[in-house]
Amino acid sequence: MGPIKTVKERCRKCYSCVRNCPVKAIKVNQNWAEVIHERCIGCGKCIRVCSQQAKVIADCIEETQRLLGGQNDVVAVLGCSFPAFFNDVRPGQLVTGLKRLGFKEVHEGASGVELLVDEYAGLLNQPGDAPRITTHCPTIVDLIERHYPQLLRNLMPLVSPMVAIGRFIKARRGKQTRVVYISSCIAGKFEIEGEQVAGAIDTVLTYRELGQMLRERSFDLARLPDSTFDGLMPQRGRLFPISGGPYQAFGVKDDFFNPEYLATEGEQNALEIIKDLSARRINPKLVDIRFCNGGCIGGPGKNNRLTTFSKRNLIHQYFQNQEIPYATAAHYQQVSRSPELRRSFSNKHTRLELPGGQSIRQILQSTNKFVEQDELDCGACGYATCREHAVAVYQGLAEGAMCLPYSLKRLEEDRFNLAQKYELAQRALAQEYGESEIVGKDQRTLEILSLIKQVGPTPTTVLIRGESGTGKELTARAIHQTSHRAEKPLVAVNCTTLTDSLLESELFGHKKGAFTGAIADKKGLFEAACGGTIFLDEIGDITPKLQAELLRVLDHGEIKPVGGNTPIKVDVRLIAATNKNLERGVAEGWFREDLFYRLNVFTITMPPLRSRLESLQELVHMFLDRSSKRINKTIVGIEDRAINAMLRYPWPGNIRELQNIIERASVLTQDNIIRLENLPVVFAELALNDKGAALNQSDFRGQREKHLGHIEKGLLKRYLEQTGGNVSEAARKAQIPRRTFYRLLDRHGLKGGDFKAEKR
Ligand SMILES: Nc1ncnc2c1ncn2[C@@H]1O[C@H](COP(=O)(O)OP(=O)(O)OP(=O)(O)O)[C@@H](O)[C@H]1O
Repeated sequence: MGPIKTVKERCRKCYSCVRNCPVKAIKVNQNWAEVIHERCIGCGKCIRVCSQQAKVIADCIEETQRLLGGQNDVVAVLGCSFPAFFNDVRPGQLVTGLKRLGFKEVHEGASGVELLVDEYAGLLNQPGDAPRITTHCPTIVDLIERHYPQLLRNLMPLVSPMVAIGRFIKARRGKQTRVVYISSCIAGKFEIEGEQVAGAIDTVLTYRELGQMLRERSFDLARLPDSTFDGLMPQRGRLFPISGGPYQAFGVKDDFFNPEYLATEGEQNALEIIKDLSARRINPKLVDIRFCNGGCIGGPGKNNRLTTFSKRNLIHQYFQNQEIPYATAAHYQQVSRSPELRRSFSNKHTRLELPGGQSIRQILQSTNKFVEQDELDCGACGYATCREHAVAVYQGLAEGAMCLPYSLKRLEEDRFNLAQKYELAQRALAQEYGESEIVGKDQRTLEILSLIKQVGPTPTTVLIRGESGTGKELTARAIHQTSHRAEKPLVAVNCTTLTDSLLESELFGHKKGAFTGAIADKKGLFEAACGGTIFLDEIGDITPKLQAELLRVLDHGEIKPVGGNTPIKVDVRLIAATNKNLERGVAEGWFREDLFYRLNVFTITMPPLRSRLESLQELVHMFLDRSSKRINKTIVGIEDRAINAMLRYPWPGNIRELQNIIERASVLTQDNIIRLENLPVVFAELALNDKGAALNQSDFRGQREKHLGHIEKGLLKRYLEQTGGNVSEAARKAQIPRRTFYRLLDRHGLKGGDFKAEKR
């Protein structure tokens, strides 16, 4: 695990980190951009450029506190750049703060620099023609180990000052001593994990983390007295963090005009010089490279209040300060062998497979780039060119969707498709309900129209009851249209089409994290219908939990999203419908009595079609008109024989069944007239029984009563015979609800089991 982590929830996929990472160590997957540890050099640039603070440094405060609470002494080492960051307190006050946190001793990292002076001199005096590269900047070491392994032989085989002082302290105090290094460098967190230097430093804190620890303990450093440093007092090592400082500290005589000794800092300079060295364009004797601007005073684990130049000034002032309190502990004053300061470096380069021309072409084409002019090289994806992006896609580091022009085009297309689908859905809805006012001149229909007119403009909750297909939803829409809410949405929900939990979240919305998959807050349909009407069809089928929630809406006008605690006020009129016997539900306990009474304020009962056959002809003609439009065929009329047969049919599926039969017949007719033969076969049977007698209005009721039961029973038997007694299948074939089918079987004393052997 690397020192830079991604807070996934914060990443907004702006690709700023991809764009800015100097070694392309960021991988974008579907939801966030993550750091690839094996490629990362710990420069911290992604942290700096992330506006969402989604990239963070691994927090070592907890580990430090664990060490401080343990059995062993813990020693703090302040990185050489500390005077530039704790400039508003005296060094002795900072030492006191650290000791109050529990550190046994406090050292200056600059003394670690001085431990290396002889080693540098020794190496530089050795003959050799390859340029030597200093190895105190862990980012540079990582850069070479991971990305420029051809320069491994140029790295000076020495540990960094941080490792040197860690080893020195442990050599003098014993291995059990714990050492915490505190600096502006986050790459140090990486460095101490390396096999070659393991154990020298136990954890690395940034100045920012130290500041946080001091704040948590409410230590005001400026009010603390001074304490003394405990380690060896450094001299020129204190100049190490600034530009040119290492040469000063190591006693290397550099000269601005001497091309043999180069020193440089900052990302761009560092990368340029590394490239020059790799290509052997330059051949100096010694190169000091540090990745951060201005050297170690530019590290990412710092605050940004001061400029590089003012920090540089602070380092100089500190170097000249004669009053830094020191009381070097006795165990550091004895002369003894210095710790091992040599190390080697290894090749950590991971070669990513390069795609062939064909693969690159395919990837480019998958993001709409077919000819060279399509490659805009706009850089919005984070890669300088479209080809570089394609290579990254091939290597699994990037996604095609990162291409901005491509994604915009796709969004535009999706938007267009959705708009088209929306229009089609609107048209379908208009065909189903929009154009259709309630048709029928029979007494029952007229009564319903009058009820709609009365209740429409009021805020009253309405319960619409009736068999399936009798026009309950149509009535609900008519109520909404005659209400003051007509300009606001009418949201229709069929309570049986969703699972209980889904229905709850659909109706009331949910909070992020309420259940698996709830990745964001979602508003429910009650909120979507705000100011308008919600029509809950099949309300007799909802669970007791939902019944309780509905009661809250009716009683208090508020909803509670799933996973939320705060109720939300909603202004919605409720219209509910059911074909269930809710009174029986109350008696049997599956429907709440209180909800029943709250719903049953104003009830409209839709009559079945068989009890308003006077309006059948009118309905038939309305549906013929509608079918003509829908299937784009001119239907000019319908045979009397067909109408007569329809008048003898019991219409278990009511007006919806009539609508479907007319549409089917309109499709089947060859000569634009609906004939008896275009209707389902049962109508032909009914016509046979009719003996051709023309019906007149006066004997209509008598004839119907006489034949109805007989025909209904015959029909039920027929469906049961066809399905071998399978009631569900028979109901499906008859296109009527299973419950209605059972009721009809009961009425005629029929049972599915009696027809078991007769399936054809
Ligand atoms: N009186 C009517 N005039 C014109 N069309 C009607 C009438 N009654 C019903 N319809 C049409 O019949 C079809 C079914 O009506 P609707 O969906 O309103 O019935 P429903 O009782 O809500 O059915 P379900 O209980 O199965 O949901 C719709 O296309 C509707 O437009």
